[in-house]
Amino acid sequence: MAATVSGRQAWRQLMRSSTGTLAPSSLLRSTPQRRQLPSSFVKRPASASSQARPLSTRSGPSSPLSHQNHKPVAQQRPYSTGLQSHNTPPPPPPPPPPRRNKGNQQIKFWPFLIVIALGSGGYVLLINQRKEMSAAKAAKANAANNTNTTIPAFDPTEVTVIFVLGGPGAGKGTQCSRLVRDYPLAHLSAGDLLRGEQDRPGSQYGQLIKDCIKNGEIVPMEVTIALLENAMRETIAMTGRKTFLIDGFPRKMDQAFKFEEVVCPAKLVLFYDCPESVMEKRLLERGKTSGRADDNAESIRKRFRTFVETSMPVVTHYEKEGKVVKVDSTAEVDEVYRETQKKLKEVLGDKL
Ligand SMILES: Nc1ncnc2c1ncn2[C@@H]1O[C@H](COP(=O)(O)OP(=O)(O)OP(=O)(O)O)[C@@H](O)[C@H]1O
Ligand SMILES: O=c1ccn([C@@H]2O[C@H](COP(=O)(O)O)[C@@H](O)[C@H]2O)c(=O)[nH]1
Repeated sequence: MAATVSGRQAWRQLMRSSTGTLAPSSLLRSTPQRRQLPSSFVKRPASASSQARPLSTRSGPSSPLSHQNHKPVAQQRPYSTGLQSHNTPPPPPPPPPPRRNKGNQQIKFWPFLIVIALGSGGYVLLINQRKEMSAAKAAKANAANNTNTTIPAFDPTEVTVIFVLGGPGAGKGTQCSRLVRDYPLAHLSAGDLLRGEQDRPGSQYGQLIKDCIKNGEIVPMEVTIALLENAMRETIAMTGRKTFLIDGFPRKMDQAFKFEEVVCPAKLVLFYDCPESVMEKRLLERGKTSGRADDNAESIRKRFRTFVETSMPVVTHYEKEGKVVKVDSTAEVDEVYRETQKKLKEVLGDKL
């Protein structure tokens, strides 16, 4: 109850303040909108407007904008009527209380405050809403970028990758050995890395790799790509060499795309072209001493099929990109090597 009473008192005080009774006149004068109020009095009848007009237009001592004249009209009326003589006829009924004076001040003052408050609140809400929308948009864009864009492990401006492709027995390993002998290159054979992983004690991929190699099939790319990336890191750390000949990889399109996405984009593809009959003869000869499980007639046949069906499309893909350096590897080793050097120099120049 006390709270209600004091609340009412506060409300009354606030209302009186809004009519100018309690409010400092300087505060009231400083409100420019208040000076615009006269326009609302124009429609009043003459009797009322004679009182009303000065209220709105005057700013001198009698103006309601001055706190002296902000007394409620109800207090002014008895003072003026008290001067009347007892003999004079009863005064005409008092004019309707100039509620307009108070009313104007109440109606004109509060609406502005409310409008300003609502307007400011709405503006703040709108700004916050826009900020939230922009933040949501930015987050969405970031999320999209993060899912679609993978930064490769190696910067292609610092690390150069040359894929070396060709059928089984085309002479890839032989030519790579010569190149690393003569140039500051690093040679990584995907087949050698897989065989190393296959033989590593405790490898969970050992049996899988063994089966794939025997049947001339492609080991799942995750395994091969991880082996290659690790080997690249180790090579850079141990030798400082940053130009890689990646031998026998990629053998499948998905490997190519994934490697370029997560490891490093390729600069070139060195492709050794050799007839199957020549390659078969070389592999059977190698099989006499290599100990490789796939250097036998049956595995060789499977490997040829895989090469034609799965690996040649990779060569074709890079040919379309203009990245293939093709070398015929039918000739004897030295001649193929000379041709290799010549063609690589044409493309790489001093970078070889
Ligand atoms: N130009 C060549 N002339 C004759 N023999 C070659 C020639 N190049 C390589 N050889 C021999 O052919 C066999 C296969 O060569 P190499 O291992 O280099 O081929 P590869 O393409 O790496 O084969 P794979 O893909 O099976 O590993 C080897 O025994 C090698 O000595
Ligand atoms: O990226 C690759 C490379 C090789 N393999 C398997 O290894 C054998 C042998 O490869 P070579 O290059 O002839 O040494 C190959 O037949 C495939 O089974 C692979 O899966 N993925």
